[in-house]
Amino acid sequence: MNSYLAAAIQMTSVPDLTSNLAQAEELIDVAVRKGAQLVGLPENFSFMGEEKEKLAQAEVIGKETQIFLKKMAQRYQVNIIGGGFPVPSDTIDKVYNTAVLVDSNGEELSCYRKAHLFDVNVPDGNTYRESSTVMAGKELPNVYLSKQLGHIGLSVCYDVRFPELYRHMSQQGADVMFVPAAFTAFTGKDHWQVLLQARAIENTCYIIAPAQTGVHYDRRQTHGHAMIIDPWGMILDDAGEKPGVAIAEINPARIEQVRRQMPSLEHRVF
Ligand SMILES: O=C(O)CNC(=O)[C@H](CS)NC(=O)CCC(=O)C(=O)O
Repeated sequence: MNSYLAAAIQMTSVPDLTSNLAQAEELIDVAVRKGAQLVGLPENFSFMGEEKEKLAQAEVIGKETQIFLKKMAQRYQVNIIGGGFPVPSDTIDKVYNTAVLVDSNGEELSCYRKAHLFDVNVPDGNTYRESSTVMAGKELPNVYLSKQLGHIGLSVCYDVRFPELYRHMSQQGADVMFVPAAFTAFTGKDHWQVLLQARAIENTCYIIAPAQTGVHYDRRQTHGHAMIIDPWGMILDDAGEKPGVAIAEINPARIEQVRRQMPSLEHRVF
């Protein structure tokens, strides 16, 4: 594993595939110009809208998003993690909320289906029933071993509240874990950063968290603060509240140093 720059993209996606893909390409371009070799896009980067509208367009969104990710990876010669985005399942009227990792040849290296679905009545009055249109993935995420980038694990948004998923990835050797998200503004202000730092600290690994930000449609507002956190829990970069890019160095020497200073992974009892 080499030292390299990674980017967490922050977007305000809307219910319009074409304009979202254009916004995503602009930000990939920015990240690559800054030197990023691994770029993460947030949950719902290609479409953020009513569940029913997403479902109606799922086939097109799923297909076009996968084509887009491969094309961008090749065009910008960069590794990209994109998602979640809807991919039709065998069950009628249900999709998988899917995240994929593609390399600079446009090859899909790894794929994960969001396992924990956001069925929550948020105290701000918004009701979320992700399971009404999404099938929960039933498999733990695989960790992909890249000689250049290290062991990379994928998760999606609400998954971040379930530490057992990240412990599993840690046991598979994960050095870098992705949490692409569309966190609500209401929960995000109190929970987002704390949860991400906890996952980084307890697994002594990097966390890369691309995010949605701003107002998308109706009353849906997201928290922003795409960030990259190091294995000690330090925030290396934070994209704030506007669309943009958080960028930071992923350094294997830092992982080794922190694991030497705080060998908690070796002290697990259960
Ligand atoms: O809002 C939208 O339209 C899009 N959002 C999403 O697709 C997903 C599933 S509904 N959001 C989350 O998982 C939020 C989690 C979260 O905010 C928390 O855990 O607090």
